Order: sequence, then structure tokens, then C-alpha cells
Amino acid sequence: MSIATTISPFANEPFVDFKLEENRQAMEAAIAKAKASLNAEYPLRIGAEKIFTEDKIKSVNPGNLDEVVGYVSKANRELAEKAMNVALETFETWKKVPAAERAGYLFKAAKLMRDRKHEFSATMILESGKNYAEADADTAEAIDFLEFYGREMLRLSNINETMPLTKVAGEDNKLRYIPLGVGIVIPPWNFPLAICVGMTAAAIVSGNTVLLKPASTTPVIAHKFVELMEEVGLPPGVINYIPGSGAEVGDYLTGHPKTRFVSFTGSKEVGLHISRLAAETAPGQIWIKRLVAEMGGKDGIVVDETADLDAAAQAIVASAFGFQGQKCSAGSRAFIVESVYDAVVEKVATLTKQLEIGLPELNYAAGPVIDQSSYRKILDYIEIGKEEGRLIAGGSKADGNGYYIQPTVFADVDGKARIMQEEIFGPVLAIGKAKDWREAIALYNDTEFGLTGSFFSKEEARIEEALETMHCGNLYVNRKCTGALVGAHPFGGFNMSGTDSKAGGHDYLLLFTQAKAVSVKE
Ligand SMILES: NC(=O)c1ccc[n+]([C@@H]2O[C@H](COP(=O)([O-])OP(=O)(O)OC[C@H]3O[C@@H](n4cnc5c(N)ncnc54)[C@H](O)[C@@H]3O)[C@@H](O)[C@H]2O)c1
Ligand SMILES: N[C@@H](CCC=O)C(=O)O
Repeated sequence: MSIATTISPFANEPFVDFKLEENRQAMEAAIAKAKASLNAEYPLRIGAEKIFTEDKIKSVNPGNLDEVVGYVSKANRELAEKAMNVALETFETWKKVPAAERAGYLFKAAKLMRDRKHEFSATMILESGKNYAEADADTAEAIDFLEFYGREMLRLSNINETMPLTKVAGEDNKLRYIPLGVGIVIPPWNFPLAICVGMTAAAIVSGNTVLLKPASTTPVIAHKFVELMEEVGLPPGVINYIPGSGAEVGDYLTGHPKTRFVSFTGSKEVGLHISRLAAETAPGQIWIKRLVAEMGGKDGIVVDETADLDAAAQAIVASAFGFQGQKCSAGSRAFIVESVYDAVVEKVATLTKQLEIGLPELNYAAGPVIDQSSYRKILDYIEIGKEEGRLIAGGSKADGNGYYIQPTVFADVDGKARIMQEEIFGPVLAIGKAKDWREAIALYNDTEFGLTGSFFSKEEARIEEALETMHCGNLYVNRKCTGALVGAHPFGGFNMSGTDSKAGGHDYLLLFTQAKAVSVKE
């Protein structure tokens, strides 16, 4: 029996219900355990070596600035070069490991992560300021990526059986998906486990070796994932963990002649910078670097007069303020037709004011934003918003020993206003009025981004038209615009939102492979 037939079909990891006392207590216990590791030191991992450097990244709990989640060693150019050489050497053996064996490492890791899911979530609660449900969804998505990409590699390695090439008499024709080489994996901090795991797992299961440069605000949870891969027996050198400065290590590796691909998820600004750098050909470079760049969003929700207004208001608030609006998918804009405008605005304001702010480890609905620079930037945007719209909820910083900001809503905002056009990446929602649903869609489309959107209506014909005309990579109807599920909602955006890589979809691994057509005369 082939390994493919022994693997169950992919299914999403269920979310934990924290209304159940036992689940809540289990998470509290996991947080207490994670706190025992506060202030720990973490090394770089290059091949089998664990390297502690003097220069360290201090990872601070954004919800309690007195807590240091860990001190993480920091790579410089020399260490990045060392990691590159190890990754190049390891590639020569790893690329020959059968696909089923490579997938097996992901399946084992998924199982262990599932067994210890609260442990991973607890680290994120402390390091990134997620509440229980947000952290649990992040861990569930990481498990999904491991399970999904493992299966995808098996599918690709079996493609000649399931999708044979056209038969030509006297020839045996096959397609082989072979790896690219050494890749640089650069994830963001906002899904510090899921996106880090997804990007890394896709690259390595395809037969590549990687240099993983985690986001500097969340390197501890990334280290936890690297440790897990070591535990499941992944050969040293397949994943090399090299936290460091984007400007120093990131630029050096993006420009390196031996870098075969860069897999980036983050802001538009850094994505465009990497795109420019990766497009230049370094001396000795013999390929065009592959770039996967998933970037920011200015996503939104359109509500027409036939919609269920309570459901729409709930979706607007959930999309705008889940994880404090720090999602590329966050619904930071809403466009509502004028006949129901006042009613929806009032419902949104009421629901927003009900969001309680406080420590993530105590599971408040609204927690801190990630760091001082985000905090400042978001508060600056709130001041801009006061000039551009009518403040109807929030509007200032909030109490607490961390980066707490009130969930903030501005109504009557013009479509061209800065808070309607620029990604704020915080708990700030701008609402605009439209004369009808088509104008609301036009306002929604008036952005350089194109990541997620939602349309609320009960009219079938309008829904059909909205599915055609709302221009984004992930479009939803009558639900929130966050929370894409692996396998169900392949994720990635248009225009300045990136290369539309569709993480968690059947096309994703093609980005980390090259197809070789082999034809043998019989
Ligand atoms: N489209 C998506 O799927 C998606 C998913 C999550 C987050 N995002 C976006 O990510 C952003 C938030 O994340 P962020 O603040 O971590 O983004 P960021 O662009 O500041 O950083 C992303 C990563 O790039 C690294 N980096 C910074 N400068 C670099 C350089 N010169 N070379 C190489 N790497 C460099 C950072 O250290 C980090 O690991 C938002 O814009 C959000 O919309 C997009
Ligand atoms: N995939 C996530 C967003 C990832 C970016 O931040 C969602 O669908 O909400």
C-alpha cells in the first residue's frame, strides 16, 4: 500500500471552546508553565550547532512590559553566511530524501503540536498579546499547514498517476516537481506560529533547505517550532534559525547570489524593498530568484439595505478588532448604504464599546498592540482620524502596563481619507456612507490593496455581481473577512497585497518547486 493511501483526507483542526471550564483551566496552566521560561536565552541554530551570541533580541510581553519572554541570539552577516553554507551543503542530501519521508516529518510535527497545543498558544499569548481564541486559532492553523502541505507534497509526487501527461507512442513522459535550492523565509509577527510554520513547512517539504529569519518581536515562538522539528528528527541544516535585523541579515541574504528564493510575508514597504533587491543579479548568480511576497491590506465590508444588519455589525466589529486589528485581513473599512447607515453605525459603536480591554493572559477581548512603534503609529492615525471623520468609539490609549489602545471607530469618513487608504494595522475602523450598494462596492475597490473583503446582502443577483466586481484575493459573503481556513480559503491578495500565493491552497507548493518534464524513448 502506498503512503498516500494510508493518510486520511485533510480536515481542519477544530478550535478549542474556552467557555468550557476545563479548557480555560488547561490554558491557564499552560500560561503558568510558559511563565516558568520567562527570561530564558535562545540560541541561533545553524546545522547541528546552537550558537549563543552576545548581541540579543529582547522579546517583551506587549501586555506586561515588565515581562521578558526571552533573550534571543542575533545573527550578523558572518553568521548568516555560515548558515547559507550549511543550507547549501544540506540541500545536496535533503533534495534526495523521498517526498513521503519529507512529508512524514510534517505529519509527526503536526501530531506533537496537537498534543501540546496550549503550550504553543500560551507562548503566543505572552509574546504577541493574543487572547485565548486568537492564539488557539493560530496554533490550529499551524497544525493545518503541516497536515495540508504534507499531503500536497504526496499529491505532487504522485501527479503522473492522477494527471498523466498526454500519451505519445514510443515515449514514457513524466513530470517531476523538484526543489529550487536554498530559500530565505521571512515571516511577520502577527501570526507568529501559523505563518512561520506554513512558510517554512511548504519550502522544506518541497525539498528545499531554508534560512528562517523570524520577526524580531516574536522570535521565541519561532524557536519553539524549530525545536519541535528537531524533536521529530528533521536532519540538521534543513531549517537554520537566524533571527536578526531585517536591514542587515535580511538585505544580505536577499541579495546573496546563492539564494534561490525568498518567501516573505509582511508589509508592503518591506515587500517592495525585497522585490527590488531580489530582482538584481549578484555576481555569480545563475538564476532569477523566485519571490513570494504576501503583503498588507486595507480590507473592508460592504453592507446593503437588505442585509441582516445585526450580523453585519457583528462581522464588522469582529473583522476590525480581532487581535486588535493586527491582521492583514482586518476589516479596517466599512461602506454602508445610506438608508441603513445610521442603524449600522449605531450597532457598530455599541458593540465596540462592549469590548473589554486587558491582559491577554486573562483572556480579555481586546489586548495590546505589538510594540512601541506600532503603538505610536496607531495613536498618530487616531489623531488623523479625528480630522477626517466623526469619532464614535474609543479614540485614545487605554490603561495597562503595555501597549493598550481603545478600539476606535470613525464614521462619515471620505473614501479618499488617509485612514481609508493607508494600512494602520491596529484597532481603528473607518466607516463611509454610500448612496447605493454599487457605489459602496466602488468605494471598497478604491484602494491599492486587494486582500480580503465581505459583502452583506440578501439579494442573490447583487451577491452574484459583488462576487464579480469586488476585487480581492479572498472575498466572503455574509460573514467576517478574517479567519481564512487552510484548504477551504486559499489565502493571498491582489495588487499591493502581494503575489497572490494562495497559502493553504493546492497551488502553493508549486512556488517552491520547479517542474521537470522527462521523456524517455521506449
Ligand atoms: N498578506 C498576508 O498574507 C499577510 C499576512 C500577515 C501579515 N501581513 C502583513 O504584514 C505586516 C505586519 O507584519 P510586520 O510588521 O512583521 O511586517 P514587516 O514588513 O515590518 O516585517 C516582516 C518581516 O520582514 C522582516 N524584515 C524587515 N526588513 C527587512 C529587510 N530589509 N529584509 C528582509 N527582511 C526584512 C522583519 O524582520 C519581519 O520578519 C502588515 O502589513 C500585514 O498586513 C500580510
Ligand atoms: N489568514 C488570516 C490573516 C493573515 C494575515 O494577517 C485571516 O484570514 O484572517
